[in-house]
Amino acid sequence: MPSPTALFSASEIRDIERAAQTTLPAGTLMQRAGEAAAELALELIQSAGDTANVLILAGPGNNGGDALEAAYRLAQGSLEVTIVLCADPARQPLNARQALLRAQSSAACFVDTDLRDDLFAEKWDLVIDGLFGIGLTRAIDSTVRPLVQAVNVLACPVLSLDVPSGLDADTGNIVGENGIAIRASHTITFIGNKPGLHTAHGKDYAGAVRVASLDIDEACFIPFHAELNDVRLFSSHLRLRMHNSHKGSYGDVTVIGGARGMGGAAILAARAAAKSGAGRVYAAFIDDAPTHDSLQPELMCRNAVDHDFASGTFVAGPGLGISSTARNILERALNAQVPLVLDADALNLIAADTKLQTLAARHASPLILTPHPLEAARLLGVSSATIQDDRLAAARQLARLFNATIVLKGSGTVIATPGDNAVINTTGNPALATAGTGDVLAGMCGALLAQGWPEREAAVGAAWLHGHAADVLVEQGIGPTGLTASELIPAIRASLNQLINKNAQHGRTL
Ligand SMILES: NC(=O)C1=CN([C@@H]2O[C@H](COP(=O)(O)OP(=O)(O)OC[C@H]3O[C@@H](n4cnc5c(N)ncnc54)[C@H](O)[C@@H]3O)[C@@H](O)[C@H]2O)[C@@H](O)CC1
Ligand SMILES: Nc1ncnc2c1ncn2[C@@H]1O[C@H](COP(=O)(O)OP(=O)(O)O)[C@@H](O)[C@H]1O
Ligand SMILES: [K+]
Repeated sequence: MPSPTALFSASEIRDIERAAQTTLPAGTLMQRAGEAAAELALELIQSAGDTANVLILAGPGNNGGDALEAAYRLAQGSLEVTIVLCADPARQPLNARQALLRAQSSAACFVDTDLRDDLFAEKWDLVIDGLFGIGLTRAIDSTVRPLVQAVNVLACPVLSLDVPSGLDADTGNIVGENGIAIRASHTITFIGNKPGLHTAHGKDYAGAVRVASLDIDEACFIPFHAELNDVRLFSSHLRLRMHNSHKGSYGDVTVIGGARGMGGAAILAARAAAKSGAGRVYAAFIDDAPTHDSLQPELMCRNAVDHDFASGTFVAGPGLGISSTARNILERALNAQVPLVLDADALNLIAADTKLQTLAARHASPLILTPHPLEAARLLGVSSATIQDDRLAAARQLARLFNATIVLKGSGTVIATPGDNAVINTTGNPALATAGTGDVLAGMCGALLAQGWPEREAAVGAAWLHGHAADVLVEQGIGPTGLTASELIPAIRASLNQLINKNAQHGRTL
């Protein structure tokens, strides 16, 4: 069993499968997949009682085989199991054909796909989606499309096998132009977890994901190149403060931004840095600096041109604007060999200026870039749709290009560092889809760097805490609608302290 947070591409899953199959009787993995799926199905229909009505959709390939194996098992008891077979048995892969024979020998009832209207007039307690798995190569076509559309408006739970049919397991996008996919409430994914279930459209289509490793021998698992975010990835930096410490022990953060009309962005980033534990925080404004922040008077507000760039950690970009003053200040920050977080307009300025690109790529101190998809698109000279087509690939490409840690934001934020596994964040929700939350994230990255966290851990830890704080607030009814970036900041502080305390060993820092 690999790490529970490991993510595998479809081609890696096929390699593992091939290795496992050499030592197992034919059909074993499919039977195990069917068994695991049936087990979860029974959990999902528990409240419906022994006579629940289960509709099972089985496609033409091995995913359909998994569904037929699950059907065979579920039909052993008193459940009403109905199967829609969207396959020509003569063309099924051998194991799936065997599974079909078993399902045909059971009490399950097969219905014709043409009976669609009658079919969906019934009250189902659960739909199992075994139409397509990782073998889908083109958009779901017109024969199966109406079935998918009908399932997507049902109120009952929908359990997808391996991946929601129509979703790309690698990228979390819908397969093919004008494609369609099943919107599952639950997905049981086989052998290993898959990136596409957790980023782009993944979370909306896969629902709650469970991994069934099918008891595959550990030796068959190849090293993984991507993983889900987890506190373990940064827990060694969640340290209690030494009693004998002072503000200088926790670093200085300077936020560079806040051009006229966008002062709030710099303030949000600076407040987030202060509440994420930075010892001292400066807000360096491109245009006129306010004398102070009356809600957070401990921030030191000043004009960026007067600031000393020689030491400390810098967060450049929130509300920076793209004026020539902004550009020149950014160049100073890039030239200073200081830990640096680049966000928002700092990224836009760099995208438009080859000299700044070279400086960023040569920056010898820790460097974190926090683009949203459009900023990432500008940096790579492509469209934001191209970035979203493969978020992992885009983040990795940027990491290589800038030799930096990239935080590609959005649903399932991707963090990529050169030479290390890409990480997909697991926390957060659409409450964060509101102005200013990105400024908060940039400020947090700066604060963690200033406290000595390495760049990858700072990025991964900031993304996790940022999302977790939003999850806690939504649980309390503060969002998702109407959560503001300002409200996120104290919740981040609470999450950080909670994690540090949880991680402490008997009140000691180890
Ligand atoms: N091979 C194995 O040993 C195992 C495979 N497993 C399952 O097998 C799945 C992969 O199986 P397959 O490689 O057979 O692939 P799928 O079952 O995902 O789909 C492939 C089938 O769909 C057809 N197809 C592809 N795109 C189509 C489209 N747009 N419209 C109509 N038909 C289309 C292909 O011609 C092929 O018949 C996994 O996702 C998993 O569920 C599991 O049973 C574990 C073991
Ligand atoms: N649907 C979502 N699910 C999870 N996180 C989200 C979602 N939408 C936005 N976010 C997060 O909110 C933040 C928004 O940042 P950004 O787009 O830069 O906004 P701004 O520049 O207004 O601060 C990012 O951390 C992003 O990952
Ligand atoms: K499926």
